[in-house]
Amino acid sequence: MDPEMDTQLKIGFIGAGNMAFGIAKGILSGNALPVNVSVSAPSSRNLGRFQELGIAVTHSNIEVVCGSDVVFVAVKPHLIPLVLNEISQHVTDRHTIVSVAAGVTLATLEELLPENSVVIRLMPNLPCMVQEGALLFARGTHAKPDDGALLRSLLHRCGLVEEGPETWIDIHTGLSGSGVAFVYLFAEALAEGAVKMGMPSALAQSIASQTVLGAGRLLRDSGKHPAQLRSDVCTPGGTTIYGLHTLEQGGMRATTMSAVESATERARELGRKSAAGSRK
Ligand SMILES: NC(=O)C1=CN([C@@H]2O[C@H](COP(=O)(O)OP(=O)(O)OC[C@H]3O[C@@H](n4cnc5c(N)ncnc54)[C@H](O)[C@@H]3O)[C@@H](O)[C@H]2O)C=CC1
Ligand SMILES: O=C(O)[C@@H]1CCC=N1
Repeated sequence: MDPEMDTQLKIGFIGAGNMAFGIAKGILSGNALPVNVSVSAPSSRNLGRFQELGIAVTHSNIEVVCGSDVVFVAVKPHLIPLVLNEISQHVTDRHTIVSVAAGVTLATLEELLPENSVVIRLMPNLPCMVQEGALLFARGTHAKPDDGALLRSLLHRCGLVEEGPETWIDIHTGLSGSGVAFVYLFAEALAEGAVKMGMPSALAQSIASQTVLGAGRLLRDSGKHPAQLRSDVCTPGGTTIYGLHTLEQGGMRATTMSAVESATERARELGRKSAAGSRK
């Protein structure tokens, strides 16, 4: 892709779900590059919020591909073979195809697209919606460092954007794509603990959210290891060490590690399924 060829980079989204919306919002929020964005989905159900951002909407995936330089494919993993088969003949060397589908490998994506297609596999997470995402991408066989650099500059308002080898993408899916749901479960449990002890639910929930937010910001911004911060909270013989002991008795650390492992394994399994689907 050569952004110099046109002053406005054309960005398309296939699929109008939460991930497409979060990424589109990030791209449009104060990006230095002038961009023109369009989105397609079979029904009009989710298109209104895109229109509110000034994004052109259509029911035609092909229209999006033909009018875009960078195409984000943001449909569920099992629909990737169907969608790429549909658009394949319209993909040219002008395009960069960026898939956000969990598990679906670069090899499968490249197999479903014309030879030499520029393909990037990106794993975002839901907090892209508030520009606090954690995104990791891997470049396909024909995607050059410049293609990665352009993607980075497009996405920098979505949150932390890193590049790595493809083997890390499924791990990042477990750690962060799914990991946000693990954090929500913990936030919910924190609040329910407070409700059990007699606090009103709405207040408990709002304090739990702020606790997760504050703990996260301090962890990120201090650059300290979580164990160091945990120790900073613990007064010897105080309340926190009693609570931490209870969490350790419940196996929270091992359970969380196993959750990341299960989600990573599931991403790998989805990848094998979509590879089999692409060969049908
Ligand atoms: N939701 C999340 O937290 C994350 C999701 N992902 C990945 O993002 C992708 C999308 O996920 P969500 O946004 O959560 O899903 P979603 O269900 O919210 O959105 C999927 C969209 O695809 C559209 N769609 C269905 N069939 C289509 C077709 N044939 N052509 C064009 N559009 C079609 C639907 O109408 C919908 O707008 C998935 O592959 C998922 O693995 C990745 C990271 C995090
Ligand atoms: O649950 C899923 O499959 C997707 C990928 C990561 C987050 N949501």
